[in-house]
Formats: sequence, structure tokens, C-alpha cells
Amino acid sequence: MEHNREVEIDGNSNPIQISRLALDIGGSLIKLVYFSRNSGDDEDPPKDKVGVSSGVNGRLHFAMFETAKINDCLQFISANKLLLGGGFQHQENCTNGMSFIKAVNQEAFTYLNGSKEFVQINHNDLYPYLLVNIGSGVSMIKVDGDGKFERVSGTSVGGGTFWGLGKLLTKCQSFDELLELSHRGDNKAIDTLVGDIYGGMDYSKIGLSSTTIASSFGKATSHCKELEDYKPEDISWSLLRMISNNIGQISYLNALRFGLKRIFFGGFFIRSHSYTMDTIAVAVHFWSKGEAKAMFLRHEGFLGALGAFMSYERHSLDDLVVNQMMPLPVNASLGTDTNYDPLNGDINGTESIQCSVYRA
Ligand SMILES: Nc1ncnc2c1ncn2[C@@H]1O[C@H](COP(=O)(O)OP(=O)(O)O)[C@@H](O)[C@H]1O
Ligand SMILES: CC(C)(COP(=O)(O)O)[C@@H](O)C(=O)NCCC(=O)O
Repeated sequence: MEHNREVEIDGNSNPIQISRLALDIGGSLIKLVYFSRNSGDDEDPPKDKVGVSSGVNGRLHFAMFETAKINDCLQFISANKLLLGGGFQHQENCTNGMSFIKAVNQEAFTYLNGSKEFVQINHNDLYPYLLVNIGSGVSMIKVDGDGKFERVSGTSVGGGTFWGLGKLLTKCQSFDELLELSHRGDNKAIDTLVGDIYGGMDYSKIGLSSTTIASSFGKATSHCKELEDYKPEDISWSLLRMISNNIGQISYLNALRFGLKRIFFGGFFIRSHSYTMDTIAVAVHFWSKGEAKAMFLRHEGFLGALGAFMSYERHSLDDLVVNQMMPLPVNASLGTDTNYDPLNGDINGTESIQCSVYRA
């Protein structure tokens, strides 16, 4: 079922036609992806002599809401006249969403020593890979080809654990606040390091440096300290490292199990956060001795919604072409922020990119 509505949301009172909307309702967050075609562009574009359509030009929009505040989402859909139709979330959609990386440039990247390096995906050399979706919990999916996948593992220690434990331990009121705290944290105050056990020295015999975490939260066992004696920023940083490290390690073990060299990490837990990506990338590099690579995605949190979007009955997986990978924030405050860097910024649910949709 398709819905086309005239709606004015472009700030210039130009009508924007919303052609299709996909929704992924997760344990923590609702993700929305919708396409608005340029005013004047025909929903049924002409075909050439051999039947190839010229495509519909428009923008692909991304939006995110907390699942607990589903009414805000419904209000957004209603206010913007985005009528719900067709999108629904299930495991398959996560892997369908991965075909987005084939449609766009500068979507997948590696993260090492604090810098992103975008990787041009070679379609003939994409499979097999491990997809690790870090949402409320974590799912690990071995992907062997288009539509060929198997859930091989998972762990309940995921994004919900970080946010849930972090909220209890730091009294933070939002996920963003908790993440922000971690920037100022020092895990030495809470984690027991190898050096704490071995008199400040590396344990070179077994290849562990003095700064390696020997026991996450190990110092919190101290009898003379209570929760109030620890800084919330140190707790946040230790928690983030513990969870990211653990996911990195389990991911590597699963990659090893199936001989996979490439691991893509998705899910809204990552939020393009430098410490999170760095910890995961270092864990994969460390455990695989450099054999396996951690890859991240610019639209990491939207794989399920993109999968639903790309599963539309009348649109095959290959019919989305992002012809200009220049994201423009739809959010007015971001739009006027001259420091906003679309390739490095966190897509916090408000972004749109130029694209064309082709009929299969
Ligand atoms: N604004 C936010 N509010 C709550 N959680 C957030 C937010 N931004 C990122 N997260 C993280 O993202 C996780 C949810 O990721 P997501 O991929 O949307 O999974 P789900 O489909 O289970 O909702 C949360 O558990 C939390 O760690
Ligand atoms: C149940 C889920 C697939 C739901 O996905 P989510 O909403 O967390 O993105 C996921 O939370 C999960 O795989 N949890 C780990 C379960 C386990 O293997 O132990």
C-alpha cells in the first residue's frame, strides 16, 4: 500500500509529497525513514524505449523517537501527514537495510586512532560478513549474500544495559547526557588495571600492558567507598568501555567461528560516538591480531527502518540511488549551524539526503 500526501514542511511553503514511510519500533527507540519527492516530480516517471524509468527525485528523511514516547512519534506522523503504510520491523529488515551501503558512497567506514576512513564497498567483494546490531540487546548475523543470512549469536548485554545501568548509577536523565559524561571520565578510578595487580608493570609474559583493564569495575569492591565516592563521569566511561569491549570480543569470536574477516556494527548504541567506536575497533583488532576489521555505518541506527523501506512491494532492493551524498539536516538549528559536519556528525534522528528512487 502506498500513500501520497501533500504536506508543507520544507520551510518555503513548497508542497513536499511524501511517497512512502517505513517504521522500526524497537525496544528503546522508534526509527522512521520516509521519502519525499521533489515538488513537480512525477510519481510515475516516464520510461525510455527499453522500459527503464528515469527515477523519482527527492529526499530520504531520517527521524528517531523514544519508544516510551510513542505519542510524540504519532503526533509527528500526523502533523506532517506521513501516513503509515507498509514498513514493519523484523530481523530480515536489518540485513535488507545493509543494501543501503551499496546504494550510497561514504556510508561504511573504519575507525582507528580517532579517525574515520570511509571505505568504498566493492559489491563483488562484500560477502560474507558479520553484522552486529547493537540495539537494546545485541544480535549477530552472518550474511552470505542478498537475503542469505543467519542469526548466529547474541548477547543481552547491549545498549539497554549501558543506558539502564548508567541511569541507575549516575542519575543521568538522558542517554545523551550519559554519553557526554563519558568524555570527561577516567576509568582508572573504577576499573582494576593489569598494573594495579602487577606493581605498575606490564605483564609482558602474557602480552598484557599495565593499562589493560584486568577487571571492569574491580576497584568498586573497595570496602571504604560507596557509590557517591565515585564520579559519574568515571562510572559512565568504565561502563561504556566494559560493554563495548565485551561486544567487540564476542563479535570477534563469532567472526573467527565462521572465518569472517569483516564485521559491520550497527544499532543506535553506537551513535557515531568516538569512544564507543574506538573501544570496539581496538577490541576487534586486539583479539584478531589485526586479521579482522570493524566497520561502522553513518546510518547505523536505521538499518531496520531502511530494510523496511527497501522492502516496499513495488520497489526492489536495488532501486534506491543516492545521487548526492550530501546530507542536509532537516532540523532548523542544525541547518544554521556552520560547524555541522555531515560526514562526521552524529545523526540524531534528524537528517535528510538527496536521492532518486527507481522502479524495478
Ligand atoms: N536518545 C536515546 N534514547 C535512548 N537510547 C538511546 C538514545 N540514543 C541512543 N540510544 C542507545 O540506543 C539503544 C537502542 O538502539 P536501537 O538500535 O534503536 O535498538 P532498539 O531497536 O532495541 O530500540 C539504546 O539501548 C541506547 O543504548
Ligand atoms: C531480541 C532482540 C533481537 C531485539 O532486538 P533490539 O530491539 O534489541 O534491537 C535483541 O535484543 C537480542 O538479540 N537480544 C539478545 C538475546 C540473546 O541472544 O541473548
